[in-house]
Amino acid sequence: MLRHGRNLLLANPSFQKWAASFPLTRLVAERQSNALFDICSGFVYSQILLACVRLDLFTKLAGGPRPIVSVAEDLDLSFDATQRLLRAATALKLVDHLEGERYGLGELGAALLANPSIGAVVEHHALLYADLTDPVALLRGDVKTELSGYWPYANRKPGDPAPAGADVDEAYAAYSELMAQSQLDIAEDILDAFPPTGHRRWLDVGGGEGVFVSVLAITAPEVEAQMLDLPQVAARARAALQTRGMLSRVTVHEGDFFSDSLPKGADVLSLIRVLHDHDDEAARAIIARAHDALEPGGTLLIAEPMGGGRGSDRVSDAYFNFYLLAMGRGRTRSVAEITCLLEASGFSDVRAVASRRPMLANILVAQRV
Ligand SMILES: C[S@@+](CC[C@H](N)C(=O)[O-])C[C@H]1O[C@@H](n2cnc3c(N)ncnc32)[C@H](O)[C@@H]1O
Repeated sequence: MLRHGRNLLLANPSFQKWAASFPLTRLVAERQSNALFDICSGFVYSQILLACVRLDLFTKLAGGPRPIVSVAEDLDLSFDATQRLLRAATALKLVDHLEGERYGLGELGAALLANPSIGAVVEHHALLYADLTDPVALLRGDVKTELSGYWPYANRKPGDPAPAGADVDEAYAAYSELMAQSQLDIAEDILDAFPPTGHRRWLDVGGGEGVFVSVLAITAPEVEAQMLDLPQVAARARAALQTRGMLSRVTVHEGDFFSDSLPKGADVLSLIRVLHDHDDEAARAIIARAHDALEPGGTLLIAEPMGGGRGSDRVSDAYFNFYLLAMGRGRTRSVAEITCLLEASGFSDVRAVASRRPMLANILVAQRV
């Protein structure tokens, strides 16, 4: 109530004018203006980053600081355009401006160079931003989005036949590669937070190209590592596991968690970045399959970005929620919402496990009753 009253006052233009001139409130008014400016300029910042990635600027600065002329020649841009880009990138800590008008890698540019998966995500965002051009039309469901084509399973209802064809195979390949690039960090975070030792068999459902099961098999060779995904993705997982020399150490099942039962016998079953792709009815169906597959006392582990409740988490409630809106299905849920879904489906003792990078994934575990 107090908060509501404060916000009404803040929305009043005469109050804003007074607050901006009164020394004690000026600082608060400035902080709010800066925060609002930051939100509205976010798109520009991300496009500057996209330009850097497309021009491969960070690789070009990796050998050491360079003068503008030399960078301009390499980027095939005019001197003025290069200077503009370098100054913008400096402001965003992507690049460092050094003495003698030379530019080198900034701390964020260096971090991006060390994590090529971030570059792939930056490039992928071109699709998302095209879909967000008219956010109100998107909210009304009036837009045929690019992202819904990118995720071929996004428009399928439970029980629909799997889409097929060369272009669908290409779509499976594109998203599976993108996911695989970021799955290594998540896999390590999960296995640090929930050590697999003492378990017998772990089934990763919606396991993508098998990065998680590979890390699991290396971390805990005594645990039988299994995964399941749609046939096209399972085939890609087998090929990727073969290349990594891991195929003999994991079992890859193919299946559809809406129309097929999940393999039984695992005492841990994980859903990593799977549930948020689905609306509540479908999420309940997936959890019910997990329940059928696990023995009483078995563990279900869910890892994905989760909201803080009451729309309070930037990454989950703002970013991922609009990403999923553009994808055409699913939503992020708070820990409390997922807990409700789990308890209603025969799981108990739901508890959060601290994750190193909750921005990538929060972790919940529950016991099958
Ligand atoms: C967002 S990706 C996450 C992949 C992986 N767990 C990760 O974190 O990188 C969702 C995964 O669920 C799989 N999937 C979607 N619908 C499925 C279905 N009906 N049956 C089985 N797997 C499905 C997708 O193919 C994809 O690999």
